[in-house]
Amino acid sequence: MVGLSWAERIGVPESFALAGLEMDPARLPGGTGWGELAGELRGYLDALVGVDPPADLVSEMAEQLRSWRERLAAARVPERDQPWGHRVDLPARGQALAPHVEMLDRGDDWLEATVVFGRFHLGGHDAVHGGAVALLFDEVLGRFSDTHGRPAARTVSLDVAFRAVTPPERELRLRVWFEREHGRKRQLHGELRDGDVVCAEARALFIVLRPDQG
Ligand SMILES: CCCCCCCCCC(=O)SCCNC(=O)CCNC(=O)[C@H](O)C(C)(C)COP(=O)(O)OP(=O)(O)OC[C@H]1O[C@@H](n2cnc3c(N)ncnc32)[C@H](O)[C@@H]1OP(=O)(O)O
Repeated sequence: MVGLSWAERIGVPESFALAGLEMDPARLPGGTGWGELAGELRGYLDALVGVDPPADLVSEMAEQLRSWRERLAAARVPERDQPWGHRVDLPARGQALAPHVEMLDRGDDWLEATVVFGRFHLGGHDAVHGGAVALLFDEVLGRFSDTHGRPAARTVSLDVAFRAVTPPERELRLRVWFEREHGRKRQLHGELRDGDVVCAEARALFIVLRPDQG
């Protein structure tokens, strides 16, 4: 991994790096505390899903969340200026929507990572929600599609086959790879495993954006 730029290390194209602000988090949207905040939000959602709290605690939480929502309204910015999803220096781009992914290794056209779905991503009966699995593939395949100097593309098709139950709160293995690139089209595949068990496979088609679509 030595020798890769920070954006390459975390699997995003340089073009998505916030121009001129690269490695100084204090100058990035959200500042130095954003990663901790996103992590706490992720942890909060996982904790909330797993409790049956007493009525007074529920009321207190609702009141505090309402208060935060009202305070945040005054700080609203256009999408391009928000740290959420744009902090490519942080795990999961500084957002809590997609599960936490840690890259293990990569080549020019393949990548291996670990992923842990939280309890927040549970669909039911101890299985991760199928939409959350599709979200994982779209996030990782989509970001990897744009690496190694490739121009930005968008998902036009994502087929996911659910082969076995995907368990939450376990370290799973993810492998993604390019299958084909031709013209504006990129076909990528992904496979999610729990040990030797294939939980899900994905095949996705990305279309490179024309300059007027960026
Ligand atoms: C900071 C880091 C950020 C990381 C982001 C994480 C990744 C997230 C990725 C996403 O989720 S992107 C959001 C979900 N996707 C969309 O919203 C895409 C919506 N669709 C579009 O915006 C347009 O379809 C698009 C701009 C991508 C392409 O429109 P065009 O009008 O330029 O393309 P066109 O329709 O001419 O299709 C180009 C080729 O693709 C083919 N094609 C298009 N859609 C297809 C499809 N669904 N299946 C198969 N082929 C398809 C089409 O037939 C054609 O083939 P040929 O060149 O051979 O004629």
